[in-house]
Amino acid sequence: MTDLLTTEEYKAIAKGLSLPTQAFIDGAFRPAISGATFDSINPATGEVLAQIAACDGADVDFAVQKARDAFEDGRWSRLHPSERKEALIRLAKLMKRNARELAVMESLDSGKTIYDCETVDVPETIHCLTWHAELIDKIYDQVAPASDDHIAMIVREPVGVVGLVLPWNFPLLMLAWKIGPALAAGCSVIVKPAQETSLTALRLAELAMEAGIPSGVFNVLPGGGADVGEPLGRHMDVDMVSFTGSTATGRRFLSYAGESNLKEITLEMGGKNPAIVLDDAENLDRVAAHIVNGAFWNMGENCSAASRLIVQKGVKDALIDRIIAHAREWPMGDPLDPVNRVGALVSPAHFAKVCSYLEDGPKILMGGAAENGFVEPTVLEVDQNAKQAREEIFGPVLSVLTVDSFDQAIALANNTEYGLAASIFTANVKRAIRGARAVRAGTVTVNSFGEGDISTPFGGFKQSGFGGRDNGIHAHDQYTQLKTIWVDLSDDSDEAVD
Ligand SMILES: NC(=O)C1=CN([C@@H]2O[C@H](COP(=O)(O)OP(=O)(O)OC[C@H]3O[C@@H](n4cnc5c(N)ncnc54)[C@H](OP(=O)(O)O)[C@@H]3O)[C@@H](O)[C@H]2O)C=CC1
Ligand SMILES: CCCCCC/C=C/C(=O)O
Repeated sequence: MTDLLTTEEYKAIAKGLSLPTQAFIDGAFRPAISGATFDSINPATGEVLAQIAACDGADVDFAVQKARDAFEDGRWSRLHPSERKEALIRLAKLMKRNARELAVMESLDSGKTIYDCETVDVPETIHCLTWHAELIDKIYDQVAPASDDHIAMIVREPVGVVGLVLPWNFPLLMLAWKIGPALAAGCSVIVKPAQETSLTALRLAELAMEAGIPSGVFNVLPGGGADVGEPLGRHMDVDMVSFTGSTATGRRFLSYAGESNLKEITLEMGGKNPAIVLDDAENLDRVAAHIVNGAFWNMGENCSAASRLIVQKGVKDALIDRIIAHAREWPMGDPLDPVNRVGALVSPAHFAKVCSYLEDGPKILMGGAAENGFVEPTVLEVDQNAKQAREEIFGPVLSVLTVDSFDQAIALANNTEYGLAASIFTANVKRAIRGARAVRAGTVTVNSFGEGDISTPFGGFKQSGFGGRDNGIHAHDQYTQLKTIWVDLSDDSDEAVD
């Protein structure tokens, strides 16, 4: 466990930070070709932190050309996997050495609490990079069954030049989920961070250079979605895009690919994740603690947040009492104060979006206060047709729906366009397994919420996901393609002559 500092000590670190402001292309920081910049703002204070290069299509063309050169000459893609492993492990070690600075930068840029940045975002990013690095020289190619006259090898090759389009909710961690397997596989990457949170990706690219990852292999282009994301999605020389963000933007990437070079697309998108609590659930206090953590951790700015509580009516009142008691233990305020568990939402626009779900008369069971970018953990009682029960709010808001039976709970859980995560709390093993199978979601947890690990695939069913999985050995499938190589072994003297 990291030793946390005092607020004053974090503020002193924040004051001394040297923030990256330029794009990172071909091993060097550069201004945008147009010279344009945008303001990077601390959402907790409104302070302008830095003016960052606002890249556009010209920068994308330049970066793709450099990434292509790097890929084709093999300076990274054709290294022995163990050499890529060593470089990625050096990067993870450099991150560890700079962990505190990265945690403070992440907190300032995103509004996330320093507690989470220190204990989850930074250490999990380091762990993720190390895990994929350690994996890469342990993956074997295959030989297919064939006659004695042939050998058929099935080999994995890196996909090539890859665009990684990132969200703002876990800037470092989502970067690691993608660069870990992509760089380990030998791809060259062009990272497009969300405009709200570009700082740590730029700093990581600098550390990657220091770790010996060759120029042109790890590029970062800050800028807007329409200016950088779309040109990447439409580029004829980008082989693949891996995207995390909203379903609406994910859908656009499928169009970009269809209208350009049919590049591969993987999409990790939104969720409206149900936590089902049945009448026979044991230890309601523990259940409540899981649900509070699932709903309010990271201010609910989490695609796998427990945003819908589907509770059987026999335990509803007792559970809600306990949820409210646990949620009161989540202090909200200055993200750089290590006692706080709830920080600021990422931007004024997102704050306004979350606040819009607190209006229009939902029954507020707890919370509901919202001011200057901060929204209190809130519990709403809603009808299944209410927008709070159907739409992804992406804030610290839990919508409660009451049901009479197991079957009704499962039907309601599946009554959504999303299918990312779900949980079911019950003491009955048969109902737990039947429920886990019946819910259409990429991850289902039983008697807990949000169990996840770098070793297990993460991704969604339905409109939550498309084309691949992050995490686990399965993530490498995204960034490699299979090639079959047939070799004729027949002895010339035996060859049939037609
Ligand atoms: N699954 C998840 O983890 C996430 C889900 N969301 C959901 O999406 C909602 C909206 O958040 P938002 O930030 O707008 O999410 P987006 O999906 O719009 O943003 C994700 C990434 O896509 C980029 N992007 C945006 N528009 C385009 C475009 N037209 N073409 C190419 N790339 C584009 C963004 O760039 P930029 O923002 O810099 O313009 C960002 O880098 C949230 O309220 C939440 O419900 C949001 C983030 C993460
Ligand atoms: C330490 C595990 C953090 C998991 C967060 C997953 C969120 C993904 C997303 O919002 O896209």
